[in-house]
Amino acid sequence: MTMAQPITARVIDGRAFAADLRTRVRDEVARLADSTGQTPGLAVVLVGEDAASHVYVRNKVRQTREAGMQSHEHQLPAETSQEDLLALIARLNADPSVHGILVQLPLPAQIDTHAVIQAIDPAKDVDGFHINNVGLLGTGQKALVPCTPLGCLMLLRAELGSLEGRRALVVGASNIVGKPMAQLLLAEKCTVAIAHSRTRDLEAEVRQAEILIVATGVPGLIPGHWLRPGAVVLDVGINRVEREGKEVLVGDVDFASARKVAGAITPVPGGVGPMTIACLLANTVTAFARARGLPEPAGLTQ
Ligand SMILES: NC(=O)C1=CN([C@@H]2O[C@H](COP(=O)(O)OP(=O)(O)OC[C@H]3O[C@@H](n4cnc5c(N)ncnc54)[C@H](OP(=O)(O)O)[C@@H]3O)[C@@H](O)[C@H]2O)C=CC1
Ligand SMILES: Nc1nc(=O)c2c([nH]1)NC[C@@H]1CN(c3ccc(C(=O)N[C@@H](CCC(=O)O)C(=O)O)cc3)C=[N+]21
Ligand SMILES: [Mg+2]
Repeated sequence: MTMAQPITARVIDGRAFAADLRTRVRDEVARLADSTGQTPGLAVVLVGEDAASHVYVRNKVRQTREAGMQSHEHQLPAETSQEDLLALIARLNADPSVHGILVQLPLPAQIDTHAVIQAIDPAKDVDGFHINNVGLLGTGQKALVPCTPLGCLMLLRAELGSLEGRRALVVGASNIVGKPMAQLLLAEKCTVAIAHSRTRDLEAEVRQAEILIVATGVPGLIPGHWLRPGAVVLDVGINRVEREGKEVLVGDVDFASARKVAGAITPVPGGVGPMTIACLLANTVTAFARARGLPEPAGLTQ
């Protein structure tokens, strides 16, 4: 008797990829320190008490130091005024030992997020959120590229080689993940669609995708039976949910069912998340090299 064998997806090891990228960043930092006598510096600004943000920021600080770079940490109280935050950004913009600035989002309600992002020197905008960088990416010019989409692109290239001509679907249209992800895939010559909360038939869109990137914040939104068999699935979602009385982290894709249909898939945790932080370090090195007019370190950006 013959039975249809379910495909079992390759599980993409984002932690291992990120560790490899951080090694290349560390080597680059050492080389730059030899040639310039200076090391890249990253300033991370955190406003308020959000517990998850504190965890990410701690990880960023530790990994920045492990890569041989300077970490400048600024923790401000939740009631910080916009004026005070803008004054700090002005100081960081003017500080020659700071090459990258990250303001952790979301910001408290009294602060105008767009105004804060636009106040960052675009050359130090290692998140790639400033409209100058958004515009450069959208017009095919050299930009600082948002870390999560950049990490996803690196994983896709490692998995697939050329992305040319492939049908890609990005689920989620945020400024920090979905939209820049779609721009990067377009630049790779994918055929790109973007789905969002008003997409009429998400299942039908998902079924077409050879490359599927999901960033919605809706736990388990995509079940395995929606997928095109063999698809490469990158799950950006980070959701804290309760399972059997314990708090666990899950993605936006139902991993257990999806791994039986996909060709390759990232887990949560251990998939896209670690690549985001590694790409932040890579962007800081890129910003440092550009600020000094040095040749671009290879393999650290788009
Ligand atoms: N791994 C990592 O490194 C990172 C992970 N994240 C995680 O990724 C997720 C998304 O983050 P972010 O992009 O900031 O989220 P946002 O909340 O800014 O955007 C969510 C997007 O998903 C869409 N969406 C919401 N519900 C649905 C639905 N039912 N069907 C289809 N689309 C839907 C929204 O549509 P609409 O536009 O219509 O509102 C919106 O475009 C979160 O879980 C976040 O924690 C974020 C950054 C980095
Ligand atoms: N200005 C700004 N830039 C950001 O890039 C930014 C931000 N604000 N605000 C919040 C989101 C979210 N984000 C994550 C980064 C790493 C992990 C990560 O490393 N996750 C681990 C798990 C971590 C855990 O256990 O909580 C993993 O997926 O394996 C997750 C999420 C960056 N963001
Ligand atoms: Mg980012």
